Amino acid sequence: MKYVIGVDLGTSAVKILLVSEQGEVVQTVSKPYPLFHEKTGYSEQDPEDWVTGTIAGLQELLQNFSGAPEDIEGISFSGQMHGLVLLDGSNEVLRPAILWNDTRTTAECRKIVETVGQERLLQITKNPALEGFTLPKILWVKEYEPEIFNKAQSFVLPKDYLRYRMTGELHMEYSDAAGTLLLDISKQQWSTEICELLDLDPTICPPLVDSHAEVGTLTAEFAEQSGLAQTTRVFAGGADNACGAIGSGILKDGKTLCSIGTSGVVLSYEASDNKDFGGKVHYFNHAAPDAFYTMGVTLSAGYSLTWFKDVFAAGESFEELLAEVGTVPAGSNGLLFTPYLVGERTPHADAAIRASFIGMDSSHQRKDFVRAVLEGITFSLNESIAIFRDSGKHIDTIVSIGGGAQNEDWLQMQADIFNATIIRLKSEQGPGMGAAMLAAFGCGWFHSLQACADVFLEEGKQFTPNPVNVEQYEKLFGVYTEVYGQTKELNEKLTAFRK
Ligand SMILES: Nc1ncnc2c1ncn2[C@@H]1O[C@H](COP(=O)(O)OP(=O)(O)O)[C@@H](O)[C@H]1O
Ligand SMILES: O=C(CO)[C@@H](O)[C@H](O)COP(=O)(O)O
Repeated sequence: MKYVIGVDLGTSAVKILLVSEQGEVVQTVSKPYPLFHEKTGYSEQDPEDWVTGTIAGLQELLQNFSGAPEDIEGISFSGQMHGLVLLDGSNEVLRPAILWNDTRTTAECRKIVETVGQERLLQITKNPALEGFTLPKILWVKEYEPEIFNKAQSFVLPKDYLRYRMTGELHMEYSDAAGTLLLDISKQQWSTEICELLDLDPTICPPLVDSHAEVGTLTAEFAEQSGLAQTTRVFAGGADNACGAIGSGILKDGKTLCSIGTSGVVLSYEASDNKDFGGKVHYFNHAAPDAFYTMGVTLSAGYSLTWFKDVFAAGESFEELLAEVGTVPAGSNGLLFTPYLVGERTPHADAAIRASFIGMDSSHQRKDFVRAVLEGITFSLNESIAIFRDSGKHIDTIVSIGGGAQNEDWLQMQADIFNATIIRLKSEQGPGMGAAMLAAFGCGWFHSLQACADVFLEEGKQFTPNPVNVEQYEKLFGVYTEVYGQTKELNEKLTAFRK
């Protein structure tokens, strides 16, 4: 029997999947690592933690594997997007990675728009300048840490760094490069125009490859540390959302995905790059060949629930915290939550906005708060769905994945708020499965990713909208959409009091 490995380098942990030729998930291992928030708006990780976590995970996986390491034919990656890893001339890491949910770069985004021009930026990159993207982070380091920036010879994204440490080869693939704001999406090449306008040496951009491209084999050192065979074929991999889409079968027109991880996304397959969303949603290269996807992002989706659990239910599991959610009526007895804990992206690109609970009443209990948190996250994702529907997309079925898809009450809530049938996968493995599928396709086991999906993926339980809740949520969603405008100015005044 032959196997492939999918490594999902997430925000909270690295999750490793061992998958057989038949698509059976033989083993999963997860190793968490910390996230550092030194100041409000800052979010960093130590790239070394990704490497040590992955080695520890692979060691554990190999220890429990009954086959020979050589049976594992290929490995590929899914990675948290946009994070800046700056490297010197010897490819040593120059500073902690600045992550996708770090929002310190509002001034740099303004500079990009002023220098490149909003329209030209959209023409080249298909996306507006947002704090989470990589280019503003590069400009921030250039401005505030010039002694570090002057040593920088290249930059990569999180999973590219991990792959470099495994192979000794430095690359970036298109689906992740699309989230840097430096890629000419249509031409599939780095934009020297943007680099030159912003006074960046284009040679800091690494060589580009396809997601399923074979980029080498493991170094002797990494093979020894991890227990993998040195012959294991290494494939480039993709952005976590692109891989989440592959791992959920979002491989043709009309397919929509909702993923609730640390962030939350609503993602739709696009066969071409010529639609115009005016930058309202992200428009990126898919990790499937010659395809694209559009996507709205809620910065704190699962993170809002994790925050609530850590602060108000420390020591409890998610299952315990969510146990009574189904007993609270739709609308949480008049309690409304907006999930802007670290600012927001879609539809409000705003680093200063913060979360609110509106309508707290003395009758409210903890379970009302928990349901309100889930509803607020889902309302936020519904704002992205509304943008897609307004653009003419027909959305009646959505595949739901991520940590959030583990809870059936939340899946029903998604059906009721999105007014669409929600499909869960039989074995939901998220982006790690997409990474494993890229390795299986790269190894030549299948002639296409769709052929691989036909073998590897199976749809599971469906959740259909409850008309009474749909009506209730439609009204409440109208109230929810007002909260941003009503709290924007208040939050701006509060920024002076933040850490
Ligand atoms: N049993 C559960 N029920 C509902 N939500 C959960 C459960 N377990 C985890 N989550 C949510 O899923 C999120 C993590 O999802 P995951 O897809 O693993 O994220 P990431 O890839 O960003 O690390 C957590 O932030 C949490 O809110
Ligand atoms: O910034 C984005 C997408 O643009 C995020 O989706 C990150 O890619 C992180 O994803 P998770 O860790 O939440 O899966």
